[in-house]
Amino acid sequence: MKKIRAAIASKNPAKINAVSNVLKNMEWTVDLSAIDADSEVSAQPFSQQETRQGAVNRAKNALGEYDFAIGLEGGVYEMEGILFLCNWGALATQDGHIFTAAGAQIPLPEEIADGLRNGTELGPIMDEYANESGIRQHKGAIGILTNGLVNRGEMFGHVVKLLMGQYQRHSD
Ligand SMILES: O=P(O)(O)OP(=O)(O)OP(=O)(O)OC[C@H]1O[C@@H](n2cnc3c(O)ncnc32)[C@H](O)[C@@H]1O
Ligand SMILES: [Mg+2]
Repeated sequence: MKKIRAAIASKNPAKINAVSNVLKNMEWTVDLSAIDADSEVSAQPFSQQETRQGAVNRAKNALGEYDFAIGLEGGVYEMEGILFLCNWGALATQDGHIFTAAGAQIPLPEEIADGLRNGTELGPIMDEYANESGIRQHKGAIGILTNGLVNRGEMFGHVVKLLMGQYQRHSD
C-alpha cells in the first residue's frame, strides 16, 4: 500500500480532524503531521482572495519534505452590504502544483458583522456571541449559525475532499 507523508498547516483540532478523517479513508497509509505555517495574511482575512491566499501560503510554507501539505483558512467577505463567512483550502505538492477549493459560506448576523468591522477577530466574537469558549477549535461559526447541523470539522472535511480529488486525478 502506498505510504504518504502529509502535513496540515495548523494546530487547530477542527482542521487537523478534518484532514485526518478524510485521509484515513484513503487507500494509502498516511503519516499526518500538524505544523504551524504562516498564512502571511491578516489574522482576520477580509475577502475571498485574502482567505484563499492564506490557505495557499500555509500549504506552501508547510510543504517542506512532505508529499503534500494542506492549508485551511477561514475568513469573511462583503456582498451587497452583508458580511459572509467563507472557507478556503489549498494543497501544495512536491512537483509545484497548488490545488485550491472553497467550502461553505453563510451570512453573518449584523451583531457579529459589527464586531468584525471594528477590527475584532471572528473567533472571540463568536465566543462572546454564543457565550462559549474555543468555538473556533470545534463547532466553529458555522456550527453556531447552522444550529449545530454542520460543524467546522465536517465543513473543512468537505473542502479537504475537494482538494484530495484534484490531487488524486493529478497523481493517477
Ligand atoms: O489555528 P488556525 O489554523 O490559525 O485556525 P483559526 O481558528 O485561527 O482560524 P483561521 O486562522 O483559519 O481563521 C482566521 C480568523 O477567522 C476566525 N475564524 C474563521 N473561521 C472561524 C470559525 O468558523 N469560527 C470562529 N472563528 C473563525 C478566527 O478567529 C481566525 O482568527
Ligand atoms: Mg488563525
